[in-house]
Amino acid sequence: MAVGPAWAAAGACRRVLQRAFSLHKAHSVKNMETTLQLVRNIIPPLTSKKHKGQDGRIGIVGGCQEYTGAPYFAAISALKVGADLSHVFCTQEAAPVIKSYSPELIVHPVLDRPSAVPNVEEWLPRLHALVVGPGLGRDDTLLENVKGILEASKARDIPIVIDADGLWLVAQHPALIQGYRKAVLTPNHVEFSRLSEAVLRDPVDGSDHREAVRRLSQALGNVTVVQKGERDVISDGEQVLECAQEGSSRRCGGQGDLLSGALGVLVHWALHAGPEKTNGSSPLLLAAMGACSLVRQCSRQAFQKHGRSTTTTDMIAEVGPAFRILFET
Ligand SMILES: NC(=O)C1=CN([C@@H]2O[C@H](COP(=O)(O)OP(=O)(O)OC[C@H]3O[C@@H](n4cnc5c(N)ncnc54)[C@H](OP(=O)(O)O)[C@@H]3O)[C@@H](O)[C@H]2O)[C@@H](O)CC1
Ligand SMILES: Nc1ncnc2c1ncn2[C@@H]1O[C@H](COP(=O)(O)OP(=O)(O)OP(=O)(O)O)[C@@H](O)[C@H]1O
Ligand SMILES: [Mg+2]
Repeated sequence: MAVGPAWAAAGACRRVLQRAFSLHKAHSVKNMETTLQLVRNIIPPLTSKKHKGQDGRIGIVGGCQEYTGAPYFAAISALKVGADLSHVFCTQEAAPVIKSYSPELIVHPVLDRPSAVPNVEEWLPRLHALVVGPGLGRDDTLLENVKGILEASKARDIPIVIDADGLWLVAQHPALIQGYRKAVLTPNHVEFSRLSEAVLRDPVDGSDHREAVRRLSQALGNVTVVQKGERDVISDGEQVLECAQEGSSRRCGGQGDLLSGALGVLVHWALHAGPEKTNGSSPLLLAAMGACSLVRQCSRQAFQKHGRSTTTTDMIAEVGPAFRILFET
C-alpha cells in the first residue's frame, strides 16, 4: 500500500526526534547537576566569626498602594535564603502595611518623596544587592525616581535584579541597563515579549526559547536574562542554561517575587565568592540557576503538602528545607 513507506518514514523520523529530545534532556540534566555543584561552592559557610550583615544586606525597590505583597515576598525570601538584613524602599502609603506583615523587614517610606533618590542613595553603600520592581506599579513619578536609583546603583557597581514593573521601565528605556554586567532581568512570559519587542524590534520567535533569550541578552550588552516558564531559560548572551527542576502546576501569584528576592542574595554570594569557587563560570548564571532551582523545589514541596490551595506563603515556608535538599546534602 502507498501509505506503508510513508508511515515507516514517519515512524523513523519520530524515533530520531525522540532520541534527539532525550539526548538533549539528558544533556540538560547533566548540565544542571554540574551547575548546581558550583552553586553549592558559592554558599558562604555559617561560622561564629562573622558579624551581622556579612551574609547579605539586600534592598528591594517596590511597594505602592495596590501592591504590598510582592515586595514583602521578595524581601522575606531574601532573609529566608540567608541574607542578614532586608530593606524595602516603598511609597509612604505602602510602608505601614508592609511593616505589619513582618517585624523582620526594615521599611523606608521614601519612594514617592521628591527626595527619593538621595534617600535611597544614603543606604546604597550599605547594600550588597538591589531588587528593583516587585509591586512597584507604573506611576510616572515613581518610575522617574527609580531611574535615578538605578543610575546611582550602577555608579556604585551594585548588582541589580530587575523584575516586574522594573522590567516595564527597562522596556521603555533599555539604555538604563544596557551593558551593565551586574544586572539580571527576570521576565515572565509577557514581560519577555515586551522586552524583546522593545529591544530587538521584532516579534519573539516562540519556537526557540534558548535562542530568543540569548539574543535578548546579547542585544542588551550581555546583561543576564532569566526567562521564567515551564522551564526557566537563562543566558548571558553567550552561554544558555535551562532549569528544569521539578516544580508544580500551581501558578499562584507571587512566585516570581520569591525568585527575585532569592536571586538578590545568590547574586551577591556568587560575586563575592570569587573565581576560584565559580571555576570560570559566570557568577550571575550560577546565581540564576540556583535561585530558579530553589523556587521550583519550594513549589514542589509546598504542593505536596497543600495541593491546589498552595500559595506563595506556603512556598516561602519551604525555603529552608528546599535549600538543604538542593545545596546542603
Ligand atoms: N500579591 C502581590 O502583591 C503581587 C503583586 N504582583 C505585582 O503586580 C504587578 C504586575 O505584575 P503582573 O505579573 O501581574 O503583570 P504583567 O506581566 O503585565 O501580567 C499581566 C497579565 O499578563 C498575562 N500573563 C502573565 N503571565 C502569563 C503567562 N506566563 N502566559 C500568558 N499570559 C500571562 C495575564 O493576563 P491574562 O491574559 O491571563 O488575563 C496577566 O494577568 C507587578 O508590580 C508585580 O510585582 C505580582 O508580583 C503578583 C503578586
Ligand atoms: N508552566 C510552568 N511550570 C512550572 N513552573 C513554572 C511554570 N511557569 C512558571 N514557573 C515557575 O514559577 C516561578 C514564577 O514564574 P512566573 O512566570 O509565574 O513569574 P511571574 O509571573 O513574574 O510571577 P509573579 O506572580 O510573582 O509576578 C518561576 O520559578 C518559574 O520557574
Ligand atoms: Mg512577576
